[in-house]
Amino acid sequence: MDRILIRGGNRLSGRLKISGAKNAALTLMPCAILTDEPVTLRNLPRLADVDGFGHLLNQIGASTRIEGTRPEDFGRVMTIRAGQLFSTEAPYDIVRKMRASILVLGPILARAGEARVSLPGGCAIGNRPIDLHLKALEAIGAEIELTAGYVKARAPGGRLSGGRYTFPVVSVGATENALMAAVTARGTTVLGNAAREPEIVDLCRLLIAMGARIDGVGTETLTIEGVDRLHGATYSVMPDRIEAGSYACAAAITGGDLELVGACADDMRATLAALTEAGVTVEERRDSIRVVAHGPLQPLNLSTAPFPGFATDMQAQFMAMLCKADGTSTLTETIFENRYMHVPELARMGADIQVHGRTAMVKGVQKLTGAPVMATDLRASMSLILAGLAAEGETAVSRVYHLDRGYERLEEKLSAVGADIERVGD
Ligand SMILES: CC(=O)N[C@H]1[C@@H](OP(=O)(O)OP(=O)(O)OC[C@H]2O[C@@H](n3ccc(=O)[nH]c3=O)[C@H](O)[C@@H]2O)O[C@H](CO)[C@@H](O)[C@@H]1O
Ligand SMILES: C=C(OP(=O)(O)O)C(=O)O
Repeated sequence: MDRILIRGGNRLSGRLKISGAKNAALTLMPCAILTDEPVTLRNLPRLADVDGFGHLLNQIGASTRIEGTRPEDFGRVMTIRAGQLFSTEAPYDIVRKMRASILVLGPILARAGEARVSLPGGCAIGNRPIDLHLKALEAIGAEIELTAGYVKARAPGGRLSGGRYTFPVVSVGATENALMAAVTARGTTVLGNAAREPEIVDLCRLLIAMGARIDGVGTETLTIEGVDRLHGATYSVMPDRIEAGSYACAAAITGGDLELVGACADDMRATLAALTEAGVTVEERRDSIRVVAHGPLQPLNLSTAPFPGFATDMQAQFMAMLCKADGTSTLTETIFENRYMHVPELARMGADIQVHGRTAMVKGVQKLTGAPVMATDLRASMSLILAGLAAEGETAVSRVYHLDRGYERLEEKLSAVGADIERVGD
C-alpha cells in the first residue's frame, strides 16, 4: 500500500491550481441518469470517487467517455450517456466503498419508476443514516421498502407525484436526492429547510441547464415544478472549496504564501473569516485567493454548522493548523458524532488536544515532530499531511487511499510550491 513521506519545515510559496469539487462532481454525475441525451461535465477532478461513480454509472447502463485531457492537465471532461438503463440497481459492493452512491436512488427512481440501492451503512466519521433521503422521497410519492440490506423504491404509475417535505435537520445528500427525483415529477415539490451548500447550487444549475424548473436556488426553500423530460447539457464543475481551504491551511501552518488559483471566495466565507481571525492575510483576487501567513497564528473558537457556517469538512485541517497557534483553541463538531479520529494521530506528532464529547481543546505547541501516522478518513488524512508539513523531521502517512478519494495529485501540487513530499509504494 502507498504511503506519503513528508520532510517538514519548508515554507510553501507559489501558485496552486484548485481542482473541480469532489462533492459537486458526485451529485452532478448522477444527473445524467435523468436523460437519454449526453451530459458533458468539464473540470471533473481525477479522483478515486469520481472513477468509482463512473463505474457505478456503467453498471446501470450509462456510457462514460473521457476526452481531451493530457496527463499533465488537471481535471477531465467526461461525457455520460444513459441512452437506456439496463439495470436499476446499485449493488452493495460499490455502495459500501463510496457512500455517495446513494445519490443514484433519486435519479434512477425518477427515470425508471423503480430503483434498488444498497444501504450504505456507517463510516469512520459517524453513523450517517439515510432516513431523511427516504422520507423526502416518500413525501414526493415514492413507495419505499427496506429488505435484505437494500432500499427498494417504486413510483406508482411509473412517475413520482411531487409533494412537500421539510427536513428536520439539514442534509446535503437528502436534499440532492430529493431534488434529482423531483425534477421530472408530475406535480410541484417544495423542499423546506433544504441544504444551501454551494454544491447544491451547482446541482440546481446543471438541472436547470437540462431543462428543470427550480425556484429558490441557494435558499432554504426549493420549489421544483416537475417537467416531462430533461435534455442533455454541458456543464463545468465548481472549484473545490474544501481543497482550497485545505491548501489555505497549508500556507498558514508553514508561514507560507499561496495563491489558490480558481478558488471562489464566496463559496468559503466562513473558512476565510476563520483564517483572517487566526491572523492570516487573505486577499481576494478576480480568479484566485492569496493566503499569506506572517507571525504567530492566533487561537480560535470554531463550531461546525451547515452552510454558510464553518464546514465540518474543514474541521480536521483547522485542528492541525491550530496545533501551532499561540494559545488554546476550541473546536466543536456538531454534524458528525465521531469526527475526531485524527486526534490520537496528531498527538503522536506532539499535539496537545483534549476531547470532551463533541468539543476538542487544542493547546498550541512550540513544535510538532514527524512520526509514522495512519489516515482514518479523507479530511483526517489531510490534517496529518498539514501537521507533517510543519513538523520537524519525517512523517509517513499510511492508508493514503483516503486522500486519493478527495485530493487530486496532492503530492504533485504541494511539491510544486516547495513541500518536500513524495509517494512511495511498499
Ligand atoms: C459526498 C458529499 O457531498 N459529502 C458531504 C455531505 O455528506 P452527506 O450528504 O452524507 O451529509 P449530510 O448533510 O446528509 O449529513 C448531515 C447530518 O445529517 C445526518 N443525516 C443525514 C441524512 C439522513 O438521512 N439522516 C441523517 O440523520 C447525518 O448523519 C449528519 O449528522 O455533506 C456533509 C456535511 O456537509 C459533508 O461532510 C460531506 O463531505
Ligand atoms: C465526508 C466527506 O465525504 P463523503 O461524504 O464522500 O464521505 C468529505 O468530503 O469530507
